[in-house]
Amino acid sequence: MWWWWWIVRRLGWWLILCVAFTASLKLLLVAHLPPRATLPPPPTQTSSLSSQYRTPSHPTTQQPQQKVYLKGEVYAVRDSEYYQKNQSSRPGLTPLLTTFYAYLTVVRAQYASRSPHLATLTHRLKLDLTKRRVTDDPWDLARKWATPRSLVPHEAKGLGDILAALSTAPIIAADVGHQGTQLKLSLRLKGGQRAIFKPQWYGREDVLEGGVYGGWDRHNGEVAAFHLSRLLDLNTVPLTVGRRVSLKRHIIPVATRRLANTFSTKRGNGTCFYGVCHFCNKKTPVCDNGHTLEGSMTLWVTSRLPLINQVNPWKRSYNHGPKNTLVQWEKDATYCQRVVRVKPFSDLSSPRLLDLMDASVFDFLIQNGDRHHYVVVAGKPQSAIILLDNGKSFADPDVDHLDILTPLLQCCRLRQVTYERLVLLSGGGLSQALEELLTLDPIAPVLASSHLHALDRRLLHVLAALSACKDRLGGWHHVLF
Ligand SMILES: Nc1ncnc2c1ncn2[C@@H]1O[C@H](COP(=O)(O)OP(=O)(O)OP(=O)(O)O)[C@@H](O)[C@H]1O
Ligand SMILES: [Mn+2]
Repeated sequence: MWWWWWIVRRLGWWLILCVAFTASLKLLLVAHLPPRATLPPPPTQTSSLSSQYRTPSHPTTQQPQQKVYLKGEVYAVRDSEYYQKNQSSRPGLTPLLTTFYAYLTVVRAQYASRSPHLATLTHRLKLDLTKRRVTDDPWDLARKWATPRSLVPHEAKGLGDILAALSTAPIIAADVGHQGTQLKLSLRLKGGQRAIFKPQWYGREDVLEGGVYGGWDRHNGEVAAFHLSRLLDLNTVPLTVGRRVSLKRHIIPVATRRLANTFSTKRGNGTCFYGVCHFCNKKTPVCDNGHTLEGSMTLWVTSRLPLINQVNPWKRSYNHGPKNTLVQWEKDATYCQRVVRVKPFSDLSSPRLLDLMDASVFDFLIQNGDRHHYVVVAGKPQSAIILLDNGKSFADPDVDHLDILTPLLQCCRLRQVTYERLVLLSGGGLSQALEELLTLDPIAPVLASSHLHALDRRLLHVLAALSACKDRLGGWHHVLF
């Protein structure tokens, strides 16, 4: 039986050799894994608060992972022929998006849990809305609040009074909207306050498939944008609230002649008007439901802060012709380096570039691709960007136009506080917090839940873009300011 013993010993040796070989191969592979396969380390400059966000304590309530149909300049979680056909590929963006997408999976896992600290913020913001009888003169309080850097303070006791007045004060005069291309009303309220009314065109569940600045204005987007600006601690959207008005009883009796001339009665008793503006047309009036017309009421910014328009360096071409020539930012991924050489962006004491980055994040979240000009306070170099006009938002909850994020993708910089706020709102917290605030609005529900959840997805996209920036530039200290 010696030969039997010899075979067993040989087999044993082979087995030991195989095990040793597999183990060393594994070790070798692990050592050479690309760094992206590991979770990125936390940023070097984060405050104690933001490092606490990373402790998963609340389970996430995010939607289960959806199927992704497009992963280019448009990210779509619904199959759509329109976006398939109109998917563009611009050299100023393509290389940046390739890196961005490589980070998405890891970032999704990293920011999957909801912060336990979010409840404190939501509670404070809600209290500002629900507390009443703080002031006898809401218009005066709003005027006092307005500074070149913000329109509503951090702690805004009395906000509930101002918004209540904006949604209930008698309308004493109505005229066609001031400037711009969209249908709106310019209203004067009891006490002399001026406000802008943007009417409802769409239902909450309507999905607008198409271009990034297409369709009529979304009045509910204006309301949501105001509360989002507070959640992000930007506080630069003029105070906005939903309101239902009776065209017959509240508008026609106080309307100027030029506005009154655009009114008509629809068969079936509805009242309609088409106003005076670039896109205003007799054939496309907006009508009430026989009783009231829903809309957004935005407080006019005090004349103490005169506003001026500045051209956005990332303005679109708005060119629909066959020769769709690309503008500079669409052609050149290093375009930001040109922008920072020109005033006011070149001025190190100017907050303008970082304000523009905040605006880019804000617009990407609401999917407003129409900020061709940005608004600032005249004669105030330290002025914030006043985020006026957010009507071109929340068109398609299944689609994210990543080109709106171009300023951030190309410049790779953001305020530390904005980043920390985004982290605080991650893990599904943004939709929850915003929904809680919007529930208190007179036209609640302001946003369909599909749009609320889209905000969570887009927030993750911003965080992925920032993580990609951190690795591209060699650390958070090059990205966060
Ligand atoms: N709340 C406000 N306070 C002060 N000024 C305002 C306010 N809302 C609008 N304006 C002024 O009216 C202009 C037009 O308003 P808005 O941008 O909302 O209109 P629009 O028709 O949507 O414009 P566009 O066609 O450019 O998108 C603004 O550029 C600004 O100068
Ligand atoms: Mn507009």
